[in-house]
This record gives sequence, C-alpha cells and structure tokens, in this order.
Amino acid sequence: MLKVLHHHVREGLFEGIKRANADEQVRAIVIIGEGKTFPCGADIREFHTHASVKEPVLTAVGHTIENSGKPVISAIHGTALGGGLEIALCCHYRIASENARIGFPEVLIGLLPGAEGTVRLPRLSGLAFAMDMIAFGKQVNAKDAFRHGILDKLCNGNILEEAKQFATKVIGQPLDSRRLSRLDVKDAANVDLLFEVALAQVKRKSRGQIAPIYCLKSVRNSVRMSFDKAVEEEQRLIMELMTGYQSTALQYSFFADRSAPKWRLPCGASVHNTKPSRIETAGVIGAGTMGSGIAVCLIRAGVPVILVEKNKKMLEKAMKTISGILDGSVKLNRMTSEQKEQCLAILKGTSTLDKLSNVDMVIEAVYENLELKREIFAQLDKVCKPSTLLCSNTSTLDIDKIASATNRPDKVAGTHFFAPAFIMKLMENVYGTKTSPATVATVMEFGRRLGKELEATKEEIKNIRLHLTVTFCTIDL
Ligand SMILES: CCCCCCCC/C=C\C/C=C/C(=O)SCCNC(=O)CCNC(=O)[C@H](O)C(C)(C)COP(=O)(O)OP(=O)(O)OC[C@H]1O[C@@H](n2cnc3c(N)ncnc32)[C@H](O)[C@@H]1OP(=O)(O)O
Repeated sequence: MLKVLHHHVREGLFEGIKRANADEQVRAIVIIGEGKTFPCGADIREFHTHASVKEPVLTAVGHTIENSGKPVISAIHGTALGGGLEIALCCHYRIASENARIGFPEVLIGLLPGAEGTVRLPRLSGLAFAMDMIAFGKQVNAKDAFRHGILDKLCNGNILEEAKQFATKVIGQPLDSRRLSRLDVKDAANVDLLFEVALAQVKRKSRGQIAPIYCLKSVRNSVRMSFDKAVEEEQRLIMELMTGYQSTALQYSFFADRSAPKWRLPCGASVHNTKPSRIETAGVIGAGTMGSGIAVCLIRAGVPVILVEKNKKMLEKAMKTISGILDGSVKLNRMTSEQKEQCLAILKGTSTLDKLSNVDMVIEAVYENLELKREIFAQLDKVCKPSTLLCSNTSTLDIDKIASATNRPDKVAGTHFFAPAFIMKLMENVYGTKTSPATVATVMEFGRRLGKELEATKEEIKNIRLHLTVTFCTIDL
C-alpha cells in the first residue's frame, strides 16, 4: 500500500512535530516520506470508520506544523496528493524533486480537499490555478508547481540532503509570512469572474457532479470569508459530500478499478491462472434502449455486431438511433466521421436468431421476463456454435435459471450494462453456480476491452447485489 495518512501516521507526525519543537537541539524540521513517495492522501478506506475522526485529525496535525516556532520544510518526492499536499501547505517551506507531482484528486472521489486545502492553496498559487487543481483534480508536475509559487525549490539530487541544506539557510528567518493562514488570497479581485468561468467549465465537463461545484464554492469562500470562517464552511461542505451517494459511489469505483485486474473466484481461479478467449464477433438481442446502447459500446471497441430484433420497424429505428449516437460523438470530437463510418460498417441488423450461428458471444437485452429469456437462451443454445458464450443483460433475474435452459451453463454469464450503456462505465459481470472460470475470464477481459471498469471480490458482492453470486462493478457518474 502506498503511503497514506492512516490514523497512526497522523499520530506519528503530530507527536514527532511536538517532540521536535520541545527539543532545544532541533532548529528546523523536515517532513519527508519514507520509501517511494510523500503521502498520497488520507486513507480512503478509513473514511466512515471511527479512525477517520480519531485525534489527531489531519487539520490538528496541520495546525501543529504551521504554528511551530521552528521552520518546517516538506521535502516532496513521488506524489504529494490530497491530505499529503495539505500537510505540505501547512509547512513553512516546500521543496520537491524535479519529477515529483502534486495534486488534489479528492474531487475524483466526490469530495473536496477538506483539511483546509481549498482555503490555503489559493493563498499560495492564486485563485485560477487553485480552482483548476481543486475542481478538476489536476495533478501538476514540480516545475509547474514551482512556477506557480507552490514550491520554493526544485531538487535534482538527494532530496533529504537538499532539504537539510535548505533548512540551514532558513533557520532564524521570520515565519509569519510563511504561514499561509495569515496571508491574503492572490488575485482576489477577480474572484467572481474566475468563479463563473470555472463553473461553466465544470458544468460542461462534470455534468451532474456535485463535488466540483462545492470545490469552487469553497475556493471562492477563501476570498469572501476570513480564513477561519472559510475553513468552517469547508468542513460543512465536505461533510455534506462525504455523506452523499456520489462520493460513496466514486470511492467504491476507486477501489473497484484497482481490484478488477486482480479478480479471483472462491474456487481459486483468478486472472493469473485463467486464460480468456478472444471475442471477435458478437450478437446483441433486442434493439431497445439497452440493446442499442450495448451495440454502440461494442462497435466503438471494434467488435463486429449482429443486432437481432424481430420487430423490423424497431430494428430500423434502432439503426437510426445508433447512427445518431455516433453523430453525437463526432460532434463532441470524440470520434471522426471516418471512425463513425467504420463503426456502422461492422454493425448488421437482422430479425432472426439463426444469423448468430458463428458469433463468439451473444448479449441478450430483451425485457426482464424469465420465461422469455429462457426461451431465447434455449434457441441460442441450438443455433450458436458450441464455444459461443451466452450472456444476459438481466439486472434482476437469476443467471442459473437462465443457464438451465441451455446445455452449456458453463458458458452462460450475466453482463449487466447500465443505461445509457454507451456512457455509463458501470458493468456487472455475474457468474452462476455453473459458469466456468474461462467464461468469467472472457467476460472480464471483454468488459475491459469495452472500456468498462470491473470488479471481482467477494466482499463487494454484499455491497452491490446480495442475490447475485458475484458482481464486478464500477460506476462513472
Ligand atoms: C464521516 C467521515 C468523516 C471523515 C472525515 C475525514 C476528513 C478528511 C478530509 C480531508 C482530507 C483529505 C482527504 C484525502 O486525502 S482523500 C484522498 C486523496 N488522494 C487520492 O485520492 C489519491 C488516490 N490514489 C491515487 O491516485 C493513486 O493510487 C496514486 C497516484 C497515488 C498511485 O497510483 P499507482 O502507483 O497506480 O497505485 P494504485 O493506484 O494501484 O494504488 C496502490 C494501492 O494503494 C491504494 N491506495 C492508493 N491511494 C489510496 C488512498 N488514498 N487511500 C487508501 N488506499 C489507497 C490502492 O487502492 C491500491 O491498493 P491495492 O489495490 O490494495 O494494492
């Protein structure tokens, strides 16, 4: 695990600063991360546990640092992110290795830098840069950070040695002007204009997300309010975000993204010992909203699709809808017109299942009716080649009951997309009692290829969908 600010790390830092301040021999203090990096933030796993609020909380550690009568220098290598950067901002000086990076990625997990980061950074870097870093979660390299006044020195040698040398030069210098809480915000006069510009950008880029807006509001408060009042408001905003569903989902997604490549089943099969098959062609059954959306996902990933819809009018409509969705992507510069044409060239519509005889995978997306699905799966079992995986987009029905309509339950799985399937990254891949590890490996790999982020841990099953055997999931709001 990367260095994160668990309770015991905060405690160690807090005690260390207090001890150094009490020790007459100590004339300056250097904070440096052991190993590969400076802290990359608070421990996200600790949120919603007692440890996250156990003293000393991050702000208390920060205050002890900033109020120290001896100069405190943060020596940053690797990444100083989130709470790690907030600690650095409480130091009187910041130096960093040239290849270090800093940032506030909290917004990406639905939060804001709630240990006074939204109030301190604007005092150092100015509003525009702070808004950009905080509301968009942008990480910046050490050179940019230096240019914007966040760092006092760039180092290209041994960071600890350089920090010690730096410390000897600043011993005895006045510290008040180095305490960010005592400074005014740079470019404060432009706050309203900068806020409006950034808000428009946020609304465009992060539609529907609350955290980026709260980030901007909190940065704006750093100008409109006293330091203490702005901090109080920051606390209120982060608590609101922390208890909201968006941050819960995004934090889930953070871990899901990381555990998906490491999936493992209770039988011992895992990503390491199970080879996926390559899906070259696929069939999608049902040309409603879900089926059309799924078809878009597949053709965008270069997988030729046969879309089956027995109602010919609906099929025609779906083909137009799909073309319209791709036009939207062209308009948004997410693909070129040529790419759109390439996508459409690998999409075929048909009204009969027998056209699926040669595909490697079928994703059924008809409405939620067990008997209908069982009927379709029984037919698919007869029509498709023996190696074809038969998947259902069902959100609620039992995969085992669908699989038992076939003679290949080992090749039946759930591949549950979320509407609109071509936007939402959430995908639950569900296996039944007879689904083989090879099928799981293949649908996991297929989901990855579609740009979906997936997850396969037993623990998460309870969180998402108790009635399913396993879920693999993430969300992009
Ligand atoms: C009612 C509750 C009240 C709570 C009050 C709390 C108030 C606190 C308020 C604010 C203070 C500050 C908040 C924060 O700091 S939030 C966290 C901000 N930081 C991040 O979001 C960083 C997230 N991490 C990353 O971006 C990357 O991990 C990376 C760039 C640091 C490194 O990338 P890479 O080398 O690719 O490694 P991995 O991503 O694979 O990560 C390795 C390993 O480490 C785990 N991990 C990483 N960061 C964290 C973290 N912040 N907390 C917990 N765990 C983390 C990651 O999950 C991987 O674990 P593994 O899969 O088990 O190996």
